[in-house]
Amino acid sequence: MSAAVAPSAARAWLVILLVAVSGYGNYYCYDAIGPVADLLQQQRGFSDAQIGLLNAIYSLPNVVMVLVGGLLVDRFGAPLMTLATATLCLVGALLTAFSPDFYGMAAGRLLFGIGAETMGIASLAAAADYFHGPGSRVALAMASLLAIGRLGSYSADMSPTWFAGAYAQGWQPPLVIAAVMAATSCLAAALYWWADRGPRRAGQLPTSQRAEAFVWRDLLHFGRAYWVMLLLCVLWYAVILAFRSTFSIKYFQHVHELDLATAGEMNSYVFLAAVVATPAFGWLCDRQGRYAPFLAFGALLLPLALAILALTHWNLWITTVLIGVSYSLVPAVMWPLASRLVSAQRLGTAIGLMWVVQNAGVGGANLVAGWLNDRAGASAANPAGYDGMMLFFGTASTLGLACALALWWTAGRRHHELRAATSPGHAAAG
Ligand SMILES: C[C@H](NC(=O)[C@@H](N)CCCCN)C(=O)O
Repeated sequence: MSAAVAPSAARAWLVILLVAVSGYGNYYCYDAIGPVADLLQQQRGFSDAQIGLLNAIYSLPNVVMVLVGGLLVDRFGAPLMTLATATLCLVGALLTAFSPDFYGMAAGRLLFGIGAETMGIASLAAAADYFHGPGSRVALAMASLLAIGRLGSYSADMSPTWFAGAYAQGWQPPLVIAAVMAATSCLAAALYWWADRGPRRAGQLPTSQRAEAFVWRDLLHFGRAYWVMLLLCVLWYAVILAFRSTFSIKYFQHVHELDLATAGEMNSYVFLAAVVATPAFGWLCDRQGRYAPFLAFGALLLPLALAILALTHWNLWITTVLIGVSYSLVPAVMWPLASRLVSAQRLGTAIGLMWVVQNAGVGGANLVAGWLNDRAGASAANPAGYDGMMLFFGTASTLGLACALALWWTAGRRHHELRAATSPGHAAAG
């Protein structure tokens, strides 16, 4: 990192605000399928496997594309890549909303996914550009981005309540609203690109040439802690995204007998909690200089919540709070930790690689869960048909917890993290 004079705090936070608004539209569109899942089944005859595929197809091409995206972010810089990918997301969202058949919708989700994932990497790289060095507020900056992203997810879940008129007209108007959100995201990305030009030209930010000397062998130097975190990333996100963003609303409707608006609201509180709690946890991590114990605690709450959901009839608020804390804590710790485990020049690639495997996991989890539900005939008339899906999610999240504990034990003890704080970029290398 060769930046001479850091950009002003006002400029840095303006950039975070613009990138966050751009992320809001991205997350809204991602979560726009869950609330229309039941309508797509009723009005268009889609199966659970097809619903799962609409989110899986977001993930599966990214098993390759997001690594390319990470390299492109390192090569061309976060602002240009944010703008380019936001435009691709808009095209994908329009195709999803206006396609006459399943294949067109799936193509739209595919384009949207290719854009959205690389845009996510560019957002984290933007925060790392403007907040770096010992004592920086990188965790708070990244957590603030995530918080506004969660607000987008929350809005999508609340959309059946907020836009009841649109939902009353069927599956399409809600997806048109999602496309409008994608257009807003594009506008914010253009403003970010513009706001970044001054500091970048003045040499206050890392330059895009920094990644030119990339060699694949470098991946081997990421260190054991990075690889364990990668495993945790795939397992934890596979469960949280396939469950919360695809099947949970339907699950609440069919197993817990909630109507669509109430089920969407119940799901949305997880995201709402994350809006406030993610920056709070980010701030706490910056302050304490501790990461791994928080990560392990967050990872524990997910299998616990799934077990309570599947095995008891306890109030849904309990599991909503548990998943809400997990959903706030794990990302608030994981991404700043990633930016400390690898050098700044490799951050796009390091996150890209994590998201390659994560996307394989999320795509696979969506397909497996949809298949398990279809096979068992899961429906409102047969709520027990969801048992296989819950067992699958419970097992994967427990394995995620094991990874978090391994990370804590091998590289996340107090003396490791104190050492990491004084040599960022080389933390816990083994
Ligand atoms: C920052 C992190 N994002 C991811 O892990 C993405 N690969 C997948 C996001 C899917 C929803 N847009 C996060 O959101 O915690």
